[in-house]
Amino acid sequence: MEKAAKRRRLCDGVSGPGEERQSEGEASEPKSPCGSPPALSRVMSQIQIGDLHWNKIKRTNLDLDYTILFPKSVASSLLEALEDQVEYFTGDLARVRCLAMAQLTQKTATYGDPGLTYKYSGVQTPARPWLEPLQHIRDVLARVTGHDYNFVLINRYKDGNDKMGEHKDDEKELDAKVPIASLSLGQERNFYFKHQDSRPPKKFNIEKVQMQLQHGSLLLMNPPTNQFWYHALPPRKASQGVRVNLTFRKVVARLGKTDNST
Ligand SMILES: O=C(O)CCC(=O)C(=O)O
Ligand SMILES: [Fe+2]
Repeated sequence: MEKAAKRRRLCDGVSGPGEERQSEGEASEPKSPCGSPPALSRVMSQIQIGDLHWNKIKRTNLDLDYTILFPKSVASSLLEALEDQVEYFTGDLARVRCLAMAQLTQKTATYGDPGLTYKYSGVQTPARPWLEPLQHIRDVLARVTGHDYNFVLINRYKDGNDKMGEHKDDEKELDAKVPIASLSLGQERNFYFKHQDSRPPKKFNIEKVQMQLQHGSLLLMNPPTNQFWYHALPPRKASQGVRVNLTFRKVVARLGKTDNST
């Protein structure tokens, strides 16, 4: 697609209910979201961590924190940069991943520190070297969470037909003490958590936790959430815009030393 047209579509696709909520209390919104954006590094270093409004969501063994991390213009600039720069898996690796997770329809990419690899839905995934926009986000997340993330999994949902099935991110390679930090850009989508005991064979009736993941939002999945609760992004045919989700993770195993038994 021609770049200007792509840019227009990306910016169009993120208006709606999220926009109103996002603009509340955000005085320092940089101008001209789709014109010539201010340098991302400068804008992102100006994000005031202390001004963020957090929603805490707690249930038995579920602990989430949700906020709008980036104002709309910054989130749109990030989405645009990532649409230009991220290289998604193609060929065999993409095919294996689809077979491994039948309910996975979106495109994926992984970036991180040199030599890192991560086994995700049965597939060993090598990390490409950090891209500049990803480094900026990683650095903001270090300020927000106090954790140094070394790996990011990127999922691109081209429209509301793309989805992700129920799963837990409880792989052995992950440092279980570090929350998974999930940044959403683009089309707002529904997301839910379901307790493992309320899946077949059902032991208990535990209510699902549902939320909307807005453009520029950050969701922290704190421990022990991923040991007990599945999460999923169901399809939404009416949601036609592109969505890019980045889950920042702390991987503890190095290339060649990962356990291949799972
Ligand atoms: O797209 C999302 O919001 C979820 C992605 C996710 O759960 C994952 O990458 O493990
Ligand atoms: Fe996940």
